[in-house]
Amino acid sequence: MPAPLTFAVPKGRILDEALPLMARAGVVPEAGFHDKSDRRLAFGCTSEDYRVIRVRAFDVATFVAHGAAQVGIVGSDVIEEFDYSDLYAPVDLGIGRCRLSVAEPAAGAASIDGASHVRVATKYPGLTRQYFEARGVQAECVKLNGAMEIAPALGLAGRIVDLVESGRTLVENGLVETATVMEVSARLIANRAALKTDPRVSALVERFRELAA
Ligand SMILES: Nc1ncnc2c1ncn2[C@@H]1O[C@H](COP(=O)(O)OP(=O)(O)OP(=O)(O)O)[C@@H](O)[C@H]1O
Ligand SMILES: O=P(O)(O)OC[C@H]1O[C@H](OP(=O)(O)OP(=O)(O)O)[C@H](O)[C@@H]1O
Repeated sequence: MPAPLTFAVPKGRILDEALPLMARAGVVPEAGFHDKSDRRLAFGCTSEDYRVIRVRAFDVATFVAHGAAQVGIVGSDVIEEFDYSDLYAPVDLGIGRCRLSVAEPAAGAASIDGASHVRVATKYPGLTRQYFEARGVQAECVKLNGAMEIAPALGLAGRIVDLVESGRTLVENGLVETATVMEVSARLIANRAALKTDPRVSALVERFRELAA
């Protein structure tokens, strides 16, 4: 019996939408997975072919890119930010839909921004620099891991690049969306080497492809 395939999922909001899809593909974590008091990070599945690990969204991509997990589910924002060559993202699952946007204070951008230079608070420095560079603007990024929306009011940065779904978080923090960097949805990802060598990985990719069609 080969070792189980390791399937990495983010621990937050994508999970609720991902679990029914995973179940239809035959990946069903054991009961303890749903128990918030259970401190384990790896869980067996009803099929011995799989085990599921629950990690931070950015770490899902890292585990799969390095082959420590063979398969995973993660937002296209994370995939694009890392741009790992060993990561294959063949299936758009149509869940976790939102957009990555530039936003600034409704009252006008802070004076720390110049004509060809902006200071941006973001969890996505790679995508942010790329976006502004393509428009001839140099972006100095201040890396934050959450709550970006508070940064302009406190003078940390003139604008932010963050995820927007309903737009409520922006409005409630006095910000307006000024541009879309990319549309985002969750993808099934696989490690390229594992896809070539383990038929269970390609079979799983095909199953998800059929489910998403
Ligand atoms: N408001 C939103 N609406 C829809 N999808 C979102 C929203 N915010 C984030 N996402 C998607 O969900 C992903 C984050 O997934 P999730 O919240 O499950 O992970 P997490 O591990 O809890 O994240 P973190 O590491 O930020 O705590 C983002 O990368 C993005 O693709
Ligand atoms: O447009 P909205 O519908 O208001 O959604 C956008 C918010 O959702 C995400 O945060 P999340 O709730 O995941 O918390 P986080 O700051 O911990 O990432 C994102 O970072 C925004 O803050």
